[in-house]
Amino acid sequence: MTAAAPDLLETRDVSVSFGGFKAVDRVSLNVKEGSITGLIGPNGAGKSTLFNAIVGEQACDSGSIRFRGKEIGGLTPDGVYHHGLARTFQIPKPFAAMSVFENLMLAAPDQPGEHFWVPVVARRRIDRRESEIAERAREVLAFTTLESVAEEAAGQLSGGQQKLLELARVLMSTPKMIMLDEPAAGVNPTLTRVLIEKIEQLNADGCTFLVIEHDMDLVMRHCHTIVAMSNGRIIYEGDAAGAQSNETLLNAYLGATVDA
Ligand SMILES: Nc1ncnc2c1ncn2[C@@H]1O[C@H](COP(=O)(O)OP(=O)(O)OP(=O)(O)O)[C@@H](O)[C@H]1O
Repeated sequence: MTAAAPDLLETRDVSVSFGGFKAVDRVSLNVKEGSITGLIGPNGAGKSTLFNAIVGEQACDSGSIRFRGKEIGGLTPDGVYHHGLARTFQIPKPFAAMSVFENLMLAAPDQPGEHFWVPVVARRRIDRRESEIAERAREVLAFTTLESVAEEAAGQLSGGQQKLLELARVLMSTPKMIMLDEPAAGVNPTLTRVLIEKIEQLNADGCTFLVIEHDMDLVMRHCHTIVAMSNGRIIYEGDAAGAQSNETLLNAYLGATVDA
């Protein structure tokens, strides 16, 4: 990432409340194209709520959200996904009874036959699209090291493999930016290393990341920019060195319980 990289994602004064409680309070966040940006902060800071607001899963009270220069605030999660912005969940949500391979097939955009008006004569086009999706699924399985469990039920995978499957599912759509919600939580060190290696490979190929993570070692070593939230607000934005000596940030953590 170059210092002069443009902003890929920009939020301006985004607020989200639950009843009278402001979980996200006028947050203006910039994510540079090509960066791995870490979003940190104590439990309850508002990180996941901000994620949900960005991807259209949570309505905002006010504010604007721009992705690649276009307003995406108010779009449905599907609409946001189609713009090239994908997210994974803190707790993986695969179709547990389906195989890993089937989960990937289902995650592909432009599913053949999903439009009721496709005529029978279009069968060959549908078959072609299905083989393209299957080929992409095999590539993604190889990339995410999940080939050996392709036929296993997704619900039978270990926690770490399920996190890799989350990443694999979003890769079926070749997104421009991926938002990861606690990718390393509950993952053993070996699979965490695999996950980081994959994130860095994708980043080197041009994919931008915004990552919520409580593992400070991971954040400090692998994120180019760090944004910290506390009580719904951004309290720090800068590099790792600055974050480690920032008093407001240290106090926010001292006053809260952290999973790390
Ligand atoms: N659906 C909801 N209804 C009511 N309150 C909510 C809801 N979702 C989140 N909150 C509250 O909003 C605040 C921010 O929660 P959020 O999950 O965004 O924090 P977080 O920074 O992601 O925390 P963690 O690191 O523990 O995941 C918390 O006080 C939480 O209890």
